[in-house]
Amino acid sequence: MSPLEPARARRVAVLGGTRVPFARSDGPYATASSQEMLTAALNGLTDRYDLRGPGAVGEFVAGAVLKHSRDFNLARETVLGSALDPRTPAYDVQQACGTGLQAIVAAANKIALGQTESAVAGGADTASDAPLGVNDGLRRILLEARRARSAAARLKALARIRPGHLVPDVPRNAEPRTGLSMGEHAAVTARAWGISRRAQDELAATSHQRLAAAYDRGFFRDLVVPFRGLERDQNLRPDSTPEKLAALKPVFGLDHPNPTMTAGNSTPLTDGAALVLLASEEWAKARGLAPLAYLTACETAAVDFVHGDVADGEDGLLMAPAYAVPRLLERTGLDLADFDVVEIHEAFASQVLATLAAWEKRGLPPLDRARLNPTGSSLATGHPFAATGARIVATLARQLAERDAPGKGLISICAAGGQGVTAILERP
Ligand SMILES: CC(=O)SCCNC(=O)CCNC(=O)[C@H](O)C(C)(C)COP(=O)(O)OP(=O)(O)OC[C@H]1O[C@@H](n2cnc3c(N)ncnc32)[C@H](O)[C@@H]1OP(=O)(O)O
Repeated sequence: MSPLEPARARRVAVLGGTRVPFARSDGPYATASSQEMLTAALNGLTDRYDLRGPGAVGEFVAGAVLKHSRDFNLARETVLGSALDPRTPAYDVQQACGTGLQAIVAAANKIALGQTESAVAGGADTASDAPLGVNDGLRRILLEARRARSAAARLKALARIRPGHLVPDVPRNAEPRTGLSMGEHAAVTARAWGISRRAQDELAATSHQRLAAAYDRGFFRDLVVPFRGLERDQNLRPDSTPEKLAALKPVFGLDHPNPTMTAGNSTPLTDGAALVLLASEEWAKARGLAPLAYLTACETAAVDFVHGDVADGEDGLLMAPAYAVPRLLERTGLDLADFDVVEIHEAFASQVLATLAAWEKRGLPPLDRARLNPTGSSLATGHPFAATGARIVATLARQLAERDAPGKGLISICAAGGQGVTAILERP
């Protein structure tokens, strides 16, 4: 085939996944960097799937939302400190909370086009080890001092430093263009869609109960590698009930009557890392690895939450999947009812419920709740931003494989910046 001829897409197998247990920020992983957590996940995957040795993996694609300047190319630095062959090419991807899934899609597309045979993809994040920046005023003075051509000019620049310059630049969990936090944006959307407190608390309790049940039956045995003394997600509270959650005080949307969002029906700030192993069918067969599922389609969307009406539920910050999923279904000729499992990232319970309401408004059938996040999701596991995509892909692939029958799974992830990343996994 000439390089100018279009390549025929190959099927991309999801072979497995590994993550460290997720931890609440400023807890057990407070002194761990994203790179250390990503390395632990990568070494776990390398051991489990025997990925040592020259050229075992074609590419490593990963990312982090909160990144230190020393992690210029976090993925490559991680490879160099891991058990993987140091000659494995690696690069970073960043699409906020969609990072992990977008990294997986980028790697899968190369495999589909025959440009590589295998890849590891995912992400890591830590709010505990957040990259504090030098404040902008001080940064400008230091740059000027560095450029100075004489000692006198350097001293003159440095003499402008004032105590206020020592205040660090702390990354904010807020949209730069609106100044509102993710939670405040979600509270606006929750009001617009009339999402009740009770419905949010029920969804959150279900997430905890299902995650606990999945751990108890050994579902995560192959998916989680212990790290720093943790064997399960630290945020998990198996005894969560809507009644207990109803006692928590609201934390977002306090400027309106009857605020509904609490620490219990919102994800906590979380540290962790997750990865998946992807490959062509030929590569998997040659290594004797059975595909869990195939990544067969993906779709992204973005909403204009900046110029639109802030109180408009349609274009709320986290509502892009309400556009991406109908488009994905139209393009693939599938219906919501065709999916055995639907994995919606739970940034906030209200955002999941608003997404479901928006899908129905766009003519999709109501979702059978038994199929929604059957092994729990981010409200229970926690949400280390860039790690969530790989957690969900690995979890969904394992669920489809467990059924031991043909099946389909849908993934929907909302992201900061008004974006949504969605995908389909299938087991023929
Ligand atoms: C695209 C996206 O994904 S956007 C999403 C991005 N992520 C975010 O924006 C993170 C949002 N989360 C946050 O900012 C914070 O976690 C907050 C503001 C919600 C809560 O922060 P905190 O107040 O520090 O929460 P904290 O963990 O202390 O919990 C508050 C209380 O609720 C309790 N609680 C929390 N969850 C539960 C639960 N499931 N069951 C019972 N009690 C609970 C805690 O025990 C605590 O009780 P206490 O005050 O008696 O100790």
